[in-house]
Amino acid sequence: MEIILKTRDLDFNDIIRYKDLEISKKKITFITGESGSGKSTLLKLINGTLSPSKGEIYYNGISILNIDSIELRKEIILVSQKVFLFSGTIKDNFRQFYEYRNLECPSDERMIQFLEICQIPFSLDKDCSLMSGGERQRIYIAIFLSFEPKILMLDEPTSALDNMNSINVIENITHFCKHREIAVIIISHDNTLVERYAEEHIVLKKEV
Ligand SMILES: Nc1ncnc2c1ncn2[C@@H]1O[C@H](COP(=O)(O)OP(=O)(O)OP(=O)(O)O)[C@@H](O)[C@H]1O
Repeated sequence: MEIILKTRDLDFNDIIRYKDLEISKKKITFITGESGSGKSTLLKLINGTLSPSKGEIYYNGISILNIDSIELRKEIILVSQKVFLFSGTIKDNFRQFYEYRNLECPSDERMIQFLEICQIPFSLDKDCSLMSGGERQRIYIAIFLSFEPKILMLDEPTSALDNMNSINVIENITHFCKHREIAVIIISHDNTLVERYAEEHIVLKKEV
């Protein structure tokens, strides 16, 4: 089993102490655990948006302290629980997120491909501000998925979706990522999704 990411002695602000974790390359890993056990914080530590007070995280065997944070966040993408979209159309949003990363906006066909993976049947000219929470959540995921990182981390990606939508979206995303050898880490409270799609399952407990 190839390991893409591992943590050692990780501790955040003396509030959360993590057991040592290992994430496999090319696998779908689900993280569950009671509220406040540090799931969201873990993902932020992994992509360097938060710093641990103790311990280290290794990405492909290299401590993330030795990796430029912008480079790290290109390879390890966190799709936060809170959806942030700019005002404007779907296409405007792709454009903005790509511009922010100094990348050329993808072709219409490519944008549509990712919208389809996330079960969004709308035209690229549709205004995001008029959409439902679940639709906005799927557009947000589609944009980040289209960056094709090495590790895609999704924090509660189906929180605004009904059961059927959740299954379809996760089915498509995991299928796409397996095909592209993208490791996926998903925080979810949905047992059906965990049972169906988890190849690895990490349960966090309050350790302090
Ligand atoms: N930046 C921060 N500074 C201080 N404490 C924080 C910070 N971020 C989170 N915490 C605390 O760390 C603990 C874990 O929070 P976290 O959001 O990671 O839990 P979670 O398992 O994702 O919970 P939930 O399932 O409710 O979303 C909480 O007690 C929270 O108050």
